[in-house]
Amino acid sequence: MTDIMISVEAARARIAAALLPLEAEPCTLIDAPGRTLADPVIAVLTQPPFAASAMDGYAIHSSDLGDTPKRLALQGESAAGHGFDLALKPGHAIRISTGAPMPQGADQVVMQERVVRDGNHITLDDTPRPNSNVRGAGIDFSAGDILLPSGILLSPDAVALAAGAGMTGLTVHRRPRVGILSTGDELVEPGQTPGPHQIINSIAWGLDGLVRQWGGEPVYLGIARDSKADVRAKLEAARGLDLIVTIGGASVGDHDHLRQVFNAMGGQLEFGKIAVKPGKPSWFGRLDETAFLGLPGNPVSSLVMARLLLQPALAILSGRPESLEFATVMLGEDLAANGMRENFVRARIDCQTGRVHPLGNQDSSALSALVHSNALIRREVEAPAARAGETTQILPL
Ligand SMILES: Nc1nc2c(c(=O)[nH]1)N[C@H]1C(S)=C(S)[C@@H](COP(=O)(O)OP(=O)(O)OC[C@H]3O[C@@H](n4cnc5c(N)ncnc54)[C@H](O)[C@@H]3O)O[C@H]1N2
Ligand code: MOO
Repeated sequence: MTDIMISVEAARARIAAALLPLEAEPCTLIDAPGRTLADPVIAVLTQPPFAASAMDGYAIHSSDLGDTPKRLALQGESAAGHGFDLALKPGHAIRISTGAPMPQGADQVVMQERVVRDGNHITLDDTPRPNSNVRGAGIDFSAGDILLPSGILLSPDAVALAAGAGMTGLTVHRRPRVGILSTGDELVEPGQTPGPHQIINSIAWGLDGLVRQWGGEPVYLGIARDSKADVRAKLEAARGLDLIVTIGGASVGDHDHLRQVFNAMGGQLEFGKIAVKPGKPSWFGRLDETAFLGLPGNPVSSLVMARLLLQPALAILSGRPESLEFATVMLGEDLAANGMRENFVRARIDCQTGRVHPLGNQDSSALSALVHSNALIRREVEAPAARAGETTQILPL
């Protein structure tokens, strides 16, 4: 195993095989968006609970309408939150507001814009359309319906649905606690002045945001300097996390100590390299209970590989199926044949034409180009040259 270069697909499969969903725990509605549901949501209530008006207007019986304008007497009002207790009388109308219960005996609501009102009478010119502007009871859902299956990422809309169905809290998977460790003597933190040969540790901040976006809880572990002792101290201090993501120190340089320390501490490597561009020196393994994902130091390599490996890993730990949603779009430009590594080309989809254009700057250190891109074009190993107008797979960003 280990230092043989494997495909992205095989890497994803090995990560999937090594991880299990974290345990379930209760959570309040306010904490629910972005969590993954562990138990399905079953409606306690029916929505709407009663037949209700969809418009502000007048509740009538459709048989009171015909070919000529009709004049009806006002019998009362059904306001939202109150309703009207009596049954509608023939030749009458009941003033009604949007969301108010339909009075007994009424089967249609006429919008107030189609009505002329004089005192306690209305004149209306509309055709009989039973159920027009009426929302039937339970048209959204009924008590007992399974509204949300387990394993879904809770969007704010889904939480609103659960709240409307009578839930006050939900059962979700625990958020994965994800350590983020930067490595390298060349790094200083934002706010510090870089020395003559130093740069700012930028990647950790991007990964922090991505971990949050994908439902994890980032734990920043700082910068390990280029010494085995410091790398070891940082890793020892981070025991007990669900996953540690390391940045840099993964390649073949004289100061890349991470993998050696990981091995010395008893880490089990699952794979050590991927046939991918950017991101070749990405690696994955396990040290006791903690999974390790090593991302390369080049910022674009790191943040692209986070999409391809960290996102699926967090999905599994959070209790969701591992999936990446590739789409198919038309190329806006010719592409050269691809080489031995699967290539994820930074690109922009033109919203006017719907076509995707590779960006000029494909350097794996160029964060500005990554930020300008809104998609990665996926080029398979040895893919032949492609012409503008042909379709290609993309991963939207
Ligand atoms: N002889 C070879 N050299 C390299 C190979 C190779 O196969 N043979 N692979 C190259 C590839 S591909 C990549 S990608 C890089 C990645 O190497 P590392 O993961 O070991 O990363 P470092 O050497 O530590 O750093 C690379 C680069 O990234 C900058 N960096 C590191 N950490 C951060 C951070 N937190 N924020 C911003 N920038 C960071 C670092 O200063 C370097 O410039 O290796 C190639 N070399
Ligand atoms: O694979 Mo490296 O990430 O090309 O720069």
